[in-house]
Amino acid sequence: MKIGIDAISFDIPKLQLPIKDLAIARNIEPVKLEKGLGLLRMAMPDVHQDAITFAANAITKLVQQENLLPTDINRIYVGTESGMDASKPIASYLLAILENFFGENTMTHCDAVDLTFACIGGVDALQNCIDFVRLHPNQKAIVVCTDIAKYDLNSTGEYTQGAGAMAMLVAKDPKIISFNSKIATSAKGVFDFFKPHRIVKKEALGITNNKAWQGVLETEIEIFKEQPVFDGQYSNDCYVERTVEAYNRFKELTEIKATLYENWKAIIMHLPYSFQARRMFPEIYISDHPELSKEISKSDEDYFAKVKAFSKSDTYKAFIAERFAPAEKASSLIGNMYTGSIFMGLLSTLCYYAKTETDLTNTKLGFLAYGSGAKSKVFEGTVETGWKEAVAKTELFEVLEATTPINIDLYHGLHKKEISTSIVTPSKEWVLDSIEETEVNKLGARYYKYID
Ligand SMILES: CC(=O)SCCNC(=O)CCNC(=O)[C@H](O)C(C)(C)COP(=O)(O)OP(=O)(O)OC[C@H]1O[C@@H](n2cnc3c(N)ncnc32)[C@H](O)[C@@H]1OP(=O)(O)O
Repeated sequence: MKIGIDAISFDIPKLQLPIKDLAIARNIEPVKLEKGLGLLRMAMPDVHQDAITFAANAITKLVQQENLLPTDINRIYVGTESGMDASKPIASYLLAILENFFGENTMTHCDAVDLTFACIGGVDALQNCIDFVRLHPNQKAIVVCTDIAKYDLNSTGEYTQGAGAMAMLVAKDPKIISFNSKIATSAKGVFDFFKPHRIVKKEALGITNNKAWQGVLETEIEIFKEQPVFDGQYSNDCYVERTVEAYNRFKELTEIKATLYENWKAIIMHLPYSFQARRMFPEIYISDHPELSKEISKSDEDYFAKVKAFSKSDTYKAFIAERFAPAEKASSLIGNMYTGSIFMGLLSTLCYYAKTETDLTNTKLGFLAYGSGAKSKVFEGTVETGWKEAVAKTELFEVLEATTPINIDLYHGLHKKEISTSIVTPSKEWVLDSIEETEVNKLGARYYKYID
């Protein structure tokens, strides 16, 4: 029995900052970001948007697009690292969103939960849902990946920001792609990128005399910042270490002695920015070619210089154009979606081949997922017969072209949350309506509404 992704949808911000404008404002050569990292635009959430609205819009589009009934949805598993609450998962908000759509008490049968492991939480959710459908072939599950990738102003992460959500229907006999049960994992507890909770004094936040916080009795408050603590170059080292190990384990698992990736029409990796995969893959490429590994050996003193030189070779450039470029297209126009990035890479690849009239049916795609902290999972999928019609429904490249550019001042205002009116008037989408003010804490329940 085949199991996999039967339908897919996404939601991204309507606003974007041209990366050139950010580069100029930060005194960085635009060509470094455009040609070095592959960045062109950075998706920017509007005032009324958060990780829940992106998830709500992606799942609503999926339900409408596939004419799903409540009984078609037995699980909603969310991969996210942008949870709004340490107790109530985003999945719980989505149950309410779907009840609003289908009617009261229509979703009480549905299991729902969030999974968090930085950017790989969505792959963990997918793996769980595939196993669920394997056990219950007549049931379906929805995987949602939603995040806002926000970094501190002036940090090296700033130009890799982005946001958005993916929603995928997991079912038997899938139209888009099927997966077998072989998954290789490599995991190690490290601090390359994380979002610690902090205990801070009220005075330190400057809110002692702020009316809205009068009811907060404690002098110390636990907060967490949306922006991570991270070490960029170290996070790249962790990315390479984990993906190389998981890739080699996948080779052992599948007992493939030759070059594994040659079985894959495209390689879909986690893309925190467009060129991450092409920059991180050379070590795998070299280790997978015995003749190259003899020339470029890990024991060489100048190993990294040799790897870098190889990454600029014509052989490697041709390999990039064939296996990575289709997935990079959407990433360069959105930026990092954290958990959604790998699945946006999949959608970008499929939409690119649909546009170029290439038939991918029965071809294999390789997946190298990564989440900081750190974990990699490697697996492969087979493209199914209905893929072209299924991905055409998303109108990915048309949606990407219809975004609204903002200027650097507006970007600063949105980043610092100094703007209170939406830049683009919401239409046919879920928006954040209000945040309840409770007696003891300003931050109470969050309420959402659909704007028709
Ligand atoms: C969150 C995760 O997924 S963990 C894995 C990734 N980590 C992150 O995303 C954390 C947040 N991001 C960051 O910290 C940073 O943006 C990083 C680490 C991704 C990039 O760091 P930077 O110091 O800005 O860039 P770095 O020096 O590594 O690379 C710049 C690239 O531009 C190239 N470049 C620089 N100037 C130019 C130029 N004028 N013309 C063309 N290319 C240029 C460089 O050669 C280099 O590419 P190469 O290594 O392929 O040759």
